[in-house]
Amino acid sequence: MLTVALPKGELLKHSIRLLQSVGLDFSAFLESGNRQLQILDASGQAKGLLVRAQDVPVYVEYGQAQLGIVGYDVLREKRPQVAQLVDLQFGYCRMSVAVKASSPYKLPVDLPAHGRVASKYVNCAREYFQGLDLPIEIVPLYGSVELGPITGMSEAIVDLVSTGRTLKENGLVEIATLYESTARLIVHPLSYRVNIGGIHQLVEKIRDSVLTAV
Ligand SMILES: Nc1ncnc2c1ncn2[C@@H]1O[C@H](COP(=O)(O)OP(=O)(O)OP(=O)(O)O)[C@@H](O)[C@H]1O
Ligand SMILES: O=P(O)(O)OC[C@H]1O[C@H](OP(=O)(O)OP(=O)(O)O)[C@H](O)[C@@H]1O
Repeated sequence: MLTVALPKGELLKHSIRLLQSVGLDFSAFLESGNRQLQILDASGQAKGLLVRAQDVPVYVEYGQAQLGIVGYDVLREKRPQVAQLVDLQFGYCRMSVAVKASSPYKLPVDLPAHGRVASKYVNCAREYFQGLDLPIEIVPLYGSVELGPITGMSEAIVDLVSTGRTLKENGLVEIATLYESTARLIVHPLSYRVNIGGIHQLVEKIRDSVLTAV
């Protein structure tokens, strides 16, 4: 039986809708009051694991799930040993550098050498500033990173922007985009190579469903 790792949070509803379109029903994960982290799909064909978005590639890399749905941002940050097979076209956001609207920094290269940048995405941030040859201290945070510049702890942040509302409501502006992100279908490479549990057919169904939805 195939196991699918599903991300809690922002991508969950859309992921469940996509899997429903190919005959796998994990909608029980959306029922309020349901605390189960592992369920069988309604037809008994597959198992679903409900995990934190950043942990989806871990389950797939270790082969406990043969398939997973995760943001491209997480794949860029963690660089797991998984195969990225389909761009699912939902969960659009971009990884951006942002500063206080009132700050003098109009571009990342304007930031002071040895200045600080707060981020949940420390590897993406480090790689980006190294590429600019700018010695920046990355301050790792787990959330609400917008508070970095607001409190004066950092000059800038590297974070996801979707609608831009969070930045606006906190007096911040984007000054650069590192990359754009959407949800991706990832698979455990060995399981895919040996077509375990008919994984090829399921991936093709998902690919078709995405193409039809666009
Ligand atoms: N505001 C957003 N709009 C659209 N997609 C987003 C947004 N924020 C994040 N995403 C996408 O959804 C994924 C999961 O984000 P979510 O906010 O649910 O979890 P998280 O904050 O990264 O994880 P956790 O809550 O476990 O710390 C992200 O990796 C990204 O691909
Ligand atoms: O551009 P917007 O549509 O406003 O979305 C962007 C916000 O969404 C994410 O936060 P999340 O909700 O994951 O909370 P977090 O602070 O815990 O990361 C991201 O970190 C931004 O704060």
